Amino acid sequence: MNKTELTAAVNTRRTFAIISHPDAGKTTITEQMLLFGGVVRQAGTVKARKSGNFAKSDWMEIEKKRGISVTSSVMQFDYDGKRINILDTPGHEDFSEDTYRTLMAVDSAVMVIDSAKGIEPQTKKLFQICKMRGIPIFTFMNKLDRDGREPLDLLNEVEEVLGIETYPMNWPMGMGKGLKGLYDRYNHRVELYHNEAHGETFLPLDENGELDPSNELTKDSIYRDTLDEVELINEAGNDFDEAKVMAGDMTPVFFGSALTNFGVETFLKTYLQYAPKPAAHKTRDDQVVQPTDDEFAGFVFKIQANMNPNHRDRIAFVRICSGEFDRGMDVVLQRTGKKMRLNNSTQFMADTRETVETAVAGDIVGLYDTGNFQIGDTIYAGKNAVQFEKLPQFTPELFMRVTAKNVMKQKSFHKGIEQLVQEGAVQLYTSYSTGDYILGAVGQLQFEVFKFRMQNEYNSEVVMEPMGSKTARWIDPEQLDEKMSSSRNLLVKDRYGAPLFLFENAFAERWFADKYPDVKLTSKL
Ligand SMILES: Nc1nc2c(ncn2[C@@H]2O[C@H](COP(=O)(O)OP(=O)(O)OP(=O)(O)O)[C@@H](O)[C@H]2O)c(=O)[nH]1
Repeated sequence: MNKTELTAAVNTRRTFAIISHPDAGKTTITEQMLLFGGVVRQAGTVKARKSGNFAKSDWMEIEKKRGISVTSSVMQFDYDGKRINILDTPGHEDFSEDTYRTLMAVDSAVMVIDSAKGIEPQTKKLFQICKMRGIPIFTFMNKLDRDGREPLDLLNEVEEVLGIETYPMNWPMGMGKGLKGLYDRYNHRVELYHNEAHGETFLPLDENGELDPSNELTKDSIYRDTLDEVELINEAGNDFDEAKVMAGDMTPVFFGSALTNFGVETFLKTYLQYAPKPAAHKTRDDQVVQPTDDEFAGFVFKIQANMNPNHRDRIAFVRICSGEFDRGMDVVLQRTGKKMRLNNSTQFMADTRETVETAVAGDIVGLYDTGNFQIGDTIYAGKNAVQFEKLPQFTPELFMRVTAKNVMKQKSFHKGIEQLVQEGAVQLYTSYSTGDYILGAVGQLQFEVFKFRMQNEYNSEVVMEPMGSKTARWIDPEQLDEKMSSSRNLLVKDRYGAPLFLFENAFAERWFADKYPDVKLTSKL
């Protein structure tokens, strides 16, 4: 590819994640998008692979599930002249640091909310990571075909709980059984709801924002109510501010129903008009790598181990940040300075893994890995060394004390822990007073994967003792006095040696703050 071709290719890329609390409809909406892209032909394809109740403790079953969710963890398709990469952020027991790190590899996010439930805990957690990155966040208020909460109430909740301004792009005309359509402020039309046909009809609005008076709908009280509400939001609501949207300070909100495919295509089309192209990435020495720079560079944001139980393979997921990726190319792994040839690469499609030949900034490639990569690694081609900024560490919420079952096997136990921690599978803390190892994670699955891999890859059986959820707070070493530690605020150090307390609950935290008013504690996030 020459520069012009590279630029043209990069400009078509749109890479985003869909975030939501489980059951809000993420899979359903993703599937609709894949249908528009012609990647799947039938609704239910993605869902069918996801369904099935796997026993949480049974590794083989998790394995199967992971294998499945991985093939759908990056989905690429073409739509409206754009090449779209959707990155899955798993919910439920799959929730882990991987989920957060996936958000490091996207340029924008779609937040799906169940309009009957509003903001739920997982939406909030994922939103906060997007907010931290300052990426644009678009909102889809789903399940309009059911009776949900008042639209204004939902917008207020988004503003208050998440601290982001909202701009409704459309407004529901009724909901549940009374759903008539969407008043589309942005496209200046009404989108009629046809439940049975799963389709949509568009009616234009006149310059006063009204339908042709001959239309039956104008006689419906729902129509009049909608006009009143739209007038209210026109006058009292926020003005659309593209700069704020791009900075992640305002979220455009769309209403719709993923299940009946209502409002989804309008959403996708409009979203794609604003969704940003692949962004530039900063390096640790404050250089900026542009997506259209000639030399290839990318970073590893996720490592998926044991995808195939028959052979121990791992896949390193790489977000391409610049240049062109070609199968078989030589790159340098920045951390070790080692040269490697990228023969075994894979690109992710909706239902199959295909060997990738070329890819550009914004695309995600999977590299078969025999233990070379760590999360956060940079790979690059060309003469100039590149090292992208460090990926943030996420504050864990769940903790386990871990020991080797067989005291004679300390060596493999330590080796396994060291490597898995480096890889980013879990976080490790050491108790000040006893030297005990404590593992930290954001999701339960991380512990299960850890346990299995210790046994399987390092032949080390571990005993894990749950400590429940705790709040991790770091303390300035200068202010530290080991006497501050108690059973309710256990003093530990992280893998870099920095001291922190694990607080049992909010009460313990307040108690500490009262007792040591001059001590400043910080959460890493
Ligand atoms: N009534 C109604 N149901 C919906 C709609 N969208 C999704 N659902 C249903 O809500 C349930 C959850 O939808 P999913 O798409 O699986 O939700 P998800 O967020 O992917 O959930 P996880 O896969 O569990 O993370 C399913 O039973 C869907 O059929 C909608 O617009 N209206």
